[in-house]
Amino acid sequence: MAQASQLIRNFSIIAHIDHGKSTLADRLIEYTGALSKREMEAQVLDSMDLERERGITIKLQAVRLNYQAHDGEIYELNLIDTPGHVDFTYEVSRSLAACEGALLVVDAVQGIEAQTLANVYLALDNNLELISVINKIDLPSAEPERVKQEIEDVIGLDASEAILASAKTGVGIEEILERIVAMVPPPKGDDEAPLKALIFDSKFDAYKGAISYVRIVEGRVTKGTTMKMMSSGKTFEVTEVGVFAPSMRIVEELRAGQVGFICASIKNVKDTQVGDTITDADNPADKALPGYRKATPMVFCGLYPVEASDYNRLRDSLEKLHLNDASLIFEPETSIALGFGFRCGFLGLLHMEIIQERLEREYDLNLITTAPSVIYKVTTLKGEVLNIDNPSNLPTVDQIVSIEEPIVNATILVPSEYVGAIMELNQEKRGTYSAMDYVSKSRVKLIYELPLSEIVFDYFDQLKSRTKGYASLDYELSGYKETDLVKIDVLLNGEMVDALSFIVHRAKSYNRGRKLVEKLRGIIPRQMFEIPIQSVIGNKVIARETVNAMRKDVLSKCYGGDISRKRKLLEKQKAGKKRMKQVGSVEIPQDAFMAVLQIED
Ligand SMILES: Nc1nc2c(ncn2[C@@H]2O[C@H](COP(=O)(O)OP(=O)(O)OP(=O)(O)O)[C@@H](O)[C@H]2O)c(=O)[nH]1
Repeated sequence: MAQASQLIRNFSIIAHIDHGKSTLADRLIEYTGALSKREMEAQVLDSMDLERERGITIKLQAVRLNYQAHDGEIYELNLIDTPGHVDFTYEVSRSLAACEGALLVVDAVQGIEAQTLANVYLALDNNLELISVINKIDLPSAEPERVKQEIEDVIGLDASEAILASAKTGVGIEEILERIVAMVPPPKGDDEAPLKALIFDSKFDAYKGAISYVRIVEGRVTKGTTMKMMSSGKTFEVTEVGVFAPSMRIVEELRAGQVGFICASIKNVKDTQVGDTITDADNPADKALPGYRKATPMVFCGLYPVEASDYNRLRDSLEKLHLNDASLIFEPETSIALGFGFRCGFLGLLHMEIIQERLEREYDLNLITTAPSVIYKVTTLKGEVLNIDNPSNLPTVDQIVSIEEPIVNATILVPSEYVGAIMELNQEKRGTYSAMDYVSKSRVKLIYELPLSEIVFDYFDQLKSRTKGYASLDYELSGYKETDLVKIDVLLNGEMVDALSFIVHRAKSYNRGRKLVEKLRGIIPRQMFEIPIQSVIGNKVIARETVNAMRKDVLSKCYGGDISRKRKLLEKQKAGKKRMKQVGSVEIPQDAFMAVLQIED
């Protein structure tokens, strides 16, 4: 048996958002000379513009570092980046599965957060060797001893050997590299066994097609190999294999233990799904690697062009984004109020915001977005089970036997003085208490079951504002549960606006219906006539408000007839109107479609 090289180490970095993962990765790249300082663009691993701007990692990537250790050997260290957000937990689990070890990076001021904890569990599930790194020790408020204690108490890792580092000043970088070489086990796979390559990411390239980012677990792959996707059975001929050094470099062969990429003129990233196993069609492995599942969107919303003539452009843009992101799904949808658009499915709220922003920014589209919804499972009198991702498609009450909603298992980490506030919030959000643990003297871990729809609603904002930003949250889908839900519709000037309909628990329906019309009254601009706003359940009106008639005369501010000023004001008014949609006789601004998210219980 030809063992994978003893000089390879595959590792990843686990860290909460802002604890310094990208900065640390930069330092490691710089230290090992994979890039000279001059070549190095700030934060190589976060390559997308939007990522850099938001300061978060969305798409994972990999980089190979060559490091000459103190023992004199030159090691091949493959750093596999992971996205740092709860929406992408499955992707994180697959990139961790491609490694033998991980750096657990914890901010010396902030301590452990919920997301870190969730990813540590994923790493432990994958039997990874964990190396604790306490980062930002250069900060005057750093408390490394407290954080060490937290690592021991919360995670149960021996933190006495934790490396004290500063990704900013470079302290501890060499120690980290040495520790990786010493502690992370070399890969185990057999070079001569049938090929098994784990896809941990994929990317679309206009020239090369869909590129699979892989960890070779067993066997070898070269140009000319007929590769087979084990989930679908589809085969492709390999045109190139290579490594990330950190830019893509073609090599002869990738073999067991290595990390790199495979190109095979694949037209669609759908055929290179994260978690799938690539094998050799001529000498196939008998079993795929464990853990594959299809990415399932959890949050849906409608996207409509403000100008109907932009419809085709919106479709083309969604198709382009989909090329690189198989987890974004969309299908045409019509709304009586908004016309032709698309129902889009996302992994979570952040994923949704990113796509919206890219459509508007990179594709220059002006969009109306409807409030996000989850998927409800509705059993009808006819015995059908419908998956409803758009509230306006909910059958009428007399057709419904039951409605089930998605439930998540949520972990919240918070300083102990906020426990009361969190319990109160979770109560309001229909949460069911499961467990509570002290993770250190002053911090508590709470576990709750919560309806996903409540999280989509305004949970994050509430959590942050009620704990002054100190709480962190992680959740995963745990199942579906039958609930007493109703649909609220909104009538404007007597006409139903389907895009404003939403589904809510019956006990909250009156309150939310009333608050929504109050909110809409403030958002819908006054017009020449009076506009009644009503919220209804079935035929029953539960609340009503009126937008009084009045024409807002913007020119009244123009004293003295200064024409340039007048033009400016008119232009300003025109620009302000852009994000409005004429629905029947009423103009509705974008804000109105999100108003339901802004009401408090
Ligand atoms: N003082 C100090 N600041 C640091 C250190 N490491 C990172 N930072 C700063 O902390 C902030 C967050 O660092 P990032 O590296 O972007 O954090 P990240 O964990 O990669 O964040 P995501 O990409 O969202 O996962 C940046 O402003 C860094 O400059 C450190 O050792 N000391």
